[in-house]
Amino acid sequence: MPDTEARRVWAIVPAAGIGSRMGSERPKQYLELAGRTILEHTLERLLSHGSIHAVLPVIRPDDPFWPEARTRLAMFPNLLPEAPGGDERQESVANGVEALNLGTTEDLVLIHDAVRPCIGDEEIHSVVAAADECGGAILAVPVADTLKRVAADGCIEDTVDRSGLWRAQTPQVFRHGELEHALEVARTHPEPATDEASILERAGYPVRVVPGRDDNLKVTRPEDLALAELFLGAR
Ligand SMILES: Nc1ccn([C@@H]2O[C@H](COP(=O)(O)OP(=O)(O)OP(=O)(O)O)[C@@H](O)[C@H]2O)c(=O)n1
Ligand SMILES: C[C@](O)(CO)[C@H](O)COP(=O)(O)O
Repeated sequence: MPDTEARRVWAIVPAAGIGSRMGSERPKQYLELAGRTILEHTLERLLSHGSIHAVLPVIRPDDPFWPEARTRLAMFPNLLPEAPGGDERQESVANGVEALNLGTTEDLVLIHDAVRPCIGDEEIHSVVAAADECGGAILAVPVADTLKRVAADGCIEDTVDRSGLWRAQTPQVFRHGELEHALEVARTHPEPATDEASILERAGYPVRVVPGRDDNLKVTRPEDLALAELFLGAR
């Protein structure tokens, strides 16, 4: 068990997506909810959390919206200079880890989607504590619906046994050295990963799930906006 007093937790926020499924006039992380952009809500929750030492956003190069958002977060001394996003999420996260330049510390790296603004303080505490204990941990929610595999024509091919299936969320938290090694291994993998846990899994590192909440939703499609605004107001 590492000395949790000595190790630090560094957050990386991948925010370099284009939001194609949202179909909005600007990338969805810059859509406003309750008077602020989704990205600002998310960054402020991490920047003001007692367990997190500093936060590094990963931003698309030449993103025209980021300078204004960064100005509005200028009161946070632990907001680090942004790293450049990549064409895939995995590349964006790898750029963030490289920009942290942590060397060979036992610190933890917490990765959280820019478009999950409703994350709660307690959930962050829980997933960090789990990563301290076993090296890697993610928030996840057990599947509650019946799952169908569906063909391209919309017809159901089969029903998937949902026992033991969980929906991964973020934050995802890992020991820096293990994450760095797993990302290196992942460079040679033909398919980009959709989350960091799968990169650690492929590299053989244990990752534990911590029960999360459905209101830690990822704002993906237009219908998610009203729900996210409701949840933001309720927390
Ligand atoms: N090349 C990419 C792709 C995604 N992301 C980030 O990863 C998070 C989750 O991705 P997703 O919800 O898929 O966002 P988008 O890729 O923007 O959405 P879409 O797939 O609909 O285009 C978001 O905060 C997004 O900004 C990123 O930093 N770099
Ligand atoms: C990381 C993630 O939020 C876990 O569910 C998800 O994999 C992100 O996927 P996306 O396609 O980048 O939204």
